Amino acid sequence: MAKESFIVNRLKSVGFALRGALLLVRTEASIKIQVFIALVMTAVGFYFDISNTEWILQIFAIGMVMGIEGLNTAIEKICDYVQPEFDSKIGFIKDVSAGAVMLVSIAATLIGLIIYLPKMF
Ligand SMILES: Nc1ncnc2c1ncn2[C@@H]1O[C@H](COP(=O)(O)OP(=O)(O)OP(=O)(O)O)[C@@H](O)[C@H]1O
Repeated sequence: MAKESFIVNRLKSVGFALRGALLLVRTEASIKIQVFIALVMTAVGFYFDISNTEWILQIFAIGMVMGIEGLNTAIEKICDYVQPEFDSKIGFIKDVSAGAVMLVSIAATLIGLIIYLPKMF
């Protein structure tokens, strides 16, 4: 069988990744909340007419939180697949993974405060 071209393979990978992102948004409550916050913060960004640099920081913060949340979800699914029973090692892995989401969420919140607090007061 002829090998598919590099371009066709890359396009397929983009399709799989898009399907994964859609699955994430459709099935995970935490990502739904993050999408909602991202939309609100985008509206707030337009309202305060933030600078290009502030947009870059805001988009990066939103992307980091949602990206790490996606990885956290994937790790949780692997954990549940390999060990559906209670297991302290699985608990540790899930806690660390959730901790990673919390760390980027704190950073994103601080970025938001640094951008918007001076504009509000
Ligand atoms: N199999 C398990 N063994 C031990 N502890 C677990 C196990 N499953 C979950 N836990 C504990 O429960 C916590 C929550 O796990 P869970 O998989 O419900 O994640 P979650 O953050 O509530 O995700 P979601 O809301 O997306 O389902 C984990 O961080 C861990 O401390």
